[in-house]
Parts: sequence; structure tokens; C-alpha cells
Amino acid sequence: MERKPESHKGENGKVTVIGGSKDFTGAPALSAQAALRTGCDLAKIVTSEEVSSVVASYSENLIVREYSSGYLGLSGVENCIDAVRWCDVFVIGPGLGNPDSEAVGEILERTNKTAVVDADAIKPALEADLSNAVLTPHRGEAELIKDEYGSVESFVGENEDIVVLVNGETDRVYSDKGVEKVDAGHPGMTVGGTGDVLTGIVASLISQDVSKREAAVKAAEINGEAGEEAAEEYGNSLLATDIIDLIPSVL
Ligand SMILES: NC(=O)C1=CN([C@@H]2O[C@H](COP(=O)(O)OP(=O)(O)OC[C@H]3O[C@@H](n4cnc5c(N)ncnc54)[C@H](O)[C@@H]3O)[C@@H](O)[C@H]2O)[C@@H](O)CC1
Ligand SMILES: Nc1ncnc2c1ncn2[C@@H]1O[C@H](COP(=O)(O)OP(=O)(O)O)[C@@H](O)[C@H]1O
Ligand SMILES: [Mg+2]
Repeated sequence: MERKPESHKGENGKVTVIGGSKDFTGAPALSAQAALRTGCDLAKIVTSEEVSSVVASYSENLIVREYSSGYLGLSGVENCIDAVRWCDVFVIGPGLGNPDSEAVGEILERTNKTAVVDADAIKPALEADLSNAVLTPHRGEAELIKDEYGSVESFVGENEDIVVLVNGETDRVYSDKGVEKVDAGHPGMTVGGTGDVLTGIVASLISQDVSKREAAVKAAEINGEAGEEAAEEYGNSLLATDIIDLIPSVL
């Protein structure tokens, strides 16, 4: 990915991650760090007041703001929308725990930036008027889509505005162009956090002007290949953070 010449802060992409809660502090930082390692300029995390210092303490590279105290609810929507206005593309879901469905829906409906929807935001997103989004469910979360729409294909249909990356042993990207398979990866990637990393890679690529469908395919490849490299050294002891560290060598 060639960087743009002569850029000011943020021209190579700004990613916002709306995630984290008192239940999960790692997930949003895994997503944001993966986004930075994939080459965007700035990553801003919006998380619960209770854990914002914990999340900020993981790295100087992170910009951390707060949505509200407790889980994400209607009182946190405005702060999230401010952070979405700031960015080129946003991730919503990793580590949110038990977010208010209406709040997630309002953030998705009131913003026009591309959303990468994962984890605890997937169910609320299916109840919202969703557009301009990449959903990154693992096989279990994809069951929610099948329950509502019969299949992922019928959920995506002809809608060129929605892409679904169902990830697991084999990743499949569903878009209006059909289904594309990505075989990279390693069983060690069942460790927690590898899906949070995936969301950061997808968002970072989109923030650098890669299309939603292409970003989903490339991210599955990058995440999988970095996982394979990590497994060469750690086997089934690999960690999601090892994958982040290996993104540059895969790129
Ligand atoms: N270090 C960290 O902070 C980590 C945080 N994580 C967070 O943990 C939370 C849960 O993530 P998990 O990957 O464990 O997700 P789960 O496996 O808990 O699934 C999430 C939701 O998807 C639905 N679901 C799952 N399997 C299903 C099935 N077979 N049929 C129907 N519905 C199903 C359920 O509603 C479930 O609550 C997320 O917010 C995630 O970001 C994890 O990614 C692990 C690492
Ligand atoms: N057996 C496997 N082989 C290869 N890749 C896998 C395997 N299991 C999971 N993955 C990858 O790991 C990630 C799992 O995502 P997810 O279950 O959401 O993790 P988490 O929510 O804990 O971050 C996906 O990127 C998927 O492609
Ligand atoms: Mg996940």
C-alpha cells in the first residue's frame, strides 16, 4: 500500500473505534492498534468512562475519548457521533458488552461514514436501517443474520452498500458481486481478539480508499497470513497482539 506523498496529519486515514466497556478493555485497543499497523494515520477509541484510562494506558499511539459511563446507551450517542464526524471510517462493536440496541442503531442511522460492525453491535445493526457497512461476524454471530434473513446471501442480495465477512476457519466475503473465499489463517487464531484485530484491518484499508469488498478480502488475507506467521513461532500459543506485530511484514 503506497502512502500518499506530502500528507498532513490524518490524510492517510482516520479510524474511530466505538468499543470497550467494563466487561472488555482489550478489544477496542486491539482493533485500533491493528488499524494503525495497517497504515492509517490516526486511531481514536471511544469507550466507557470506567475504563478509558485503562484503554489509554495500553499505548501512546492511541487517542481515547469517552461515550459515557456504563454500557453504551442513548446518553453516549452524541459523543460517538462527534468521533464519527472526525473519522473517515469507524468500527463499532468490539468489547461493547451489553450496548443499548437503540443507541447503536441511532449511531448507524445518523452517520454516513462507512461502518465496520462487529461483535456486540451486530445484533442491534440487524434491527437498524443499515447502509454503507461491512459486518464482520464470526460463524456464531452470522447465525443471527441467518435467523433473520434465511441466509447471508439473501441479507446482502443486490445491496451494493453492504458487505459481510463471515470469518472462521475459512473466511467468506459476501457482496453484490457474490461470495469470495479466503483460506489464510491457522487454528491458533481461535484465541480471543483475532476478530477484533480483523475489524481494525478492514477499517484501516477503507480509510485508505480501498473499497468495502476489497478491504474485507484483503483484511481476511492480511489477518490470516499474519496469523500463519505468528503460528510459525508460537503455534497454538499465538496471541492476537502477535498478529498485530506481524501485519507490517505481511503488508
Ligand atoms: N481481549 C478482549 O477484550 C476480547 C474481547 N472480546 C469481546 O468479547 C465479546 C464477545 O465476543 P465473542 O467472539 O466471544 O462472541 P460470542 O461468541 O460471545 O458471540 C457474540 C454474540 O453472538 C451471538 N452468537 C454467538 N454464537 C451464536 C450462535 N451459535 N447462534 C446464535 N447466536 C450466536 C450471541 O448473541 C452472542 O452474544 C465481543 O464484544 C468481543 O469484542 C473477544 O473478542 C475476545 C477478546
Ligand atoms: N480455525 C481457524 N483457522 C483460521 N482462522 C481462524 C480460525 N478460527 C478463527 N479464525 C480467524 O480468527 C478470527 C476469529 O474472529 P472472532 O471469533 O470474532 O474472534 P474474537 O471475537 O475473539 O476477536 C477471524 O479473523 C477468523 O478468520
Ligand atoms: Mg469477534
